[in-house]
Amino acid sequence: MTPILSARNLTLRYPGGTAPALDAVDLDVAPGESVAIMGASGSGKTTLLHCLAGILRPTGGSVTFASGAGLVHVESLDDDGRARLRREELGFVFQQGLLLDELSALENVAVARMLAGVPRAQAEAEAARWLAHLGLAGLEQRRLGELSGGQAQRVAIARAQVGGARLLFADEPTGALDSATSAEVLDLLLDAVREGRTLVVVTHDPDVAARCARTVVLRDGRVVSDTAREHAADRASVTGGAR
Ligand SMILES: Nc1ncnc2c1ncn2[C@@H]1O[C@H](COP(=O)(O)OP(=O)(O)OP(=O)(O)O)[C@@H](O)[C@H]1O
Repeated sequence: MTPILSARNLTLRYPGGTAPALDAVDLDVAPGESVAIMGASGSGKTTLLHCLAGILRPTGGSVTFASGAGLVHVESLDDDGRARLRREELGFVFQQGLLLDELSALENVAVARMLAGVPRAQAEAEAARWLAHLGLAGLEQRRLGELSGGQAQRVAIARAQVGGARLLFADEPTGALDSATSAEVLDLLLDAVREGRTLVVVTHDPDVAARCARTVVLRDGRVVSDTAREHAADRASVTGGAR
């Protein structure tokens, strides 16, 4: 099957850095896969995610994304092209940074559609549907700062999917949550995979990685292991329905 995402010889050297943060990484991600990226602090996990998602431009190598409209060579896009790709084709769930505390849950999700040119009324209707799908019906008008950490991550997951992104990137999505809430948030991300999306998740949490179909481990910017798990779908349902 054609990978949805393919990195070849991916290298990133930060200005002034002595060693490369990413060193000749090769990685293929199949459509519908859930891939956990693990490794010690400083091993290059976030740098890899940012290069795969077009947030950072690598200093060497290539990243190819199979969009609905054909193959996109992410590393050769300029800043505007990568911003458009992120806005229109990719979904992001980060621990913090993408959501605005002073906006309501509904506005935080709807704004992602409005940035893509969708009129406000339609954007809000789509946002409300996603918030309800993620168990937040009745909380649409709450400001983000008035939601719990787990509820805020549900808003982030709604925002990541509202535009129809087929590929989701998450960076420590459960890092600030207790273990029960982490399991619920992971359930929702794995629901997205069951619904046909692809997930690449950076995590320190072995429980998160254990429920993904595959774990890639980095050390000093290199892939040192890449392990597929059998029966990942069964594992995904272990705490399924806990929300
Ligand atoms: N903006 C930057 N400028 C210079 N060096 C950086 C920058 N960001 C990260 N690095 C360095 O690149 C290497 C990889 O960092 P990265 O954040 O990708 O690691 P990580 O595995 O995600 O770490 P953590 O688990 O602590 O978040 C580290 O040595 C880090 O110090």
